Amino acid sequence: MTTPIIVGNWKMNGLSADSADRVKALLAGLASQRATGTEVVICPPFTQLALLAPQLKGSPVALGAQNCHMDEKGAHTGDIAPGMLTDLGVTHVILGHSERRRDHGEVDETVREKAVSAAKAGLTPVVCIGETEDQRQSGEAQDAIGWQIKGSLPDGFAGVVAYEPIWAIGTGLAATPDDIRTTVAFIRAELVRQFGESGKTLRILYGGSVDAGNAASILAIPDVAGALVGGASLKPDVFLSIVHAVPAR
Ligand SMILES: O=C(CO)COP(=O)(O)O
Repeated sequence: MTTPIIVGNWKMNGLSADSADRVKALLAGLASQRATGTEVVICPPFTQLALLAPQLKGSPVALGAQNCHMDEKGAHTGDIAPGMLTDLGVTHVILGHSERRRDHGEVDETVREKAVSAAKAGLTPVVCIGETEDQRQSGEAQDAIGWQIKGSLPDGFAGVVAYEPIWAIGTGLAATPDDIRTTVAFIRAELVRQFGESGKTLRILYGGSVDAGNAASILAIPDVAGALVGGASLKPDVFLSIVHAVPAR
């Protein structure tokens, strides 16, 4: 049985005042209308993790980070080690998001090393893959995704794979359910090719302009285990409606 998972990626949004209120509203909504069996994770910026950890402790919402370094400690100014995250009660970490690949030059090898270290520290890595608009237009989307899977996921990977077509991120233009179904089937086949039996059960999420209006049709796709939600995760009522759009399976 696959446990569905909805991950909210706050990106570079959240100050102490609004973050605590956002979490309060989320927890209140979940308490009154709990979606049974769905893992809910929020990934605020690093600066909010220590502040939100006590609020989330013992709640149905897990705490995730948006990145980590591959080393356990050392001379890496401005970076955060996986063990610093678990130290705060963080359980998940987004790795290889296209915005980090774009803004910080992260490549598949970097992502793979981070995934190894994160898992070693006890974190669940949520590794992002997805094609650019150009790759899509030139019919190279599957090739690009195939290379990312080979390059970004380490041997023995036991985390979550998030398919986020870059052209769908923050544009309000989610991929269609048909396109998602086709690409997720391709990702599944690649995972099985790479990992054998365990590739059959790795969870695959969709991300890219998921909102209250399209969540149900996306989450109804049989091999989509959940969603990685950006902008809509900043609005508790919308995020809750996405959590509640997870079908009972
Ligand atoms: O990048 C994303 C989540 O990681 C998706 O962002 P949006 O939901 O804002 O399109």
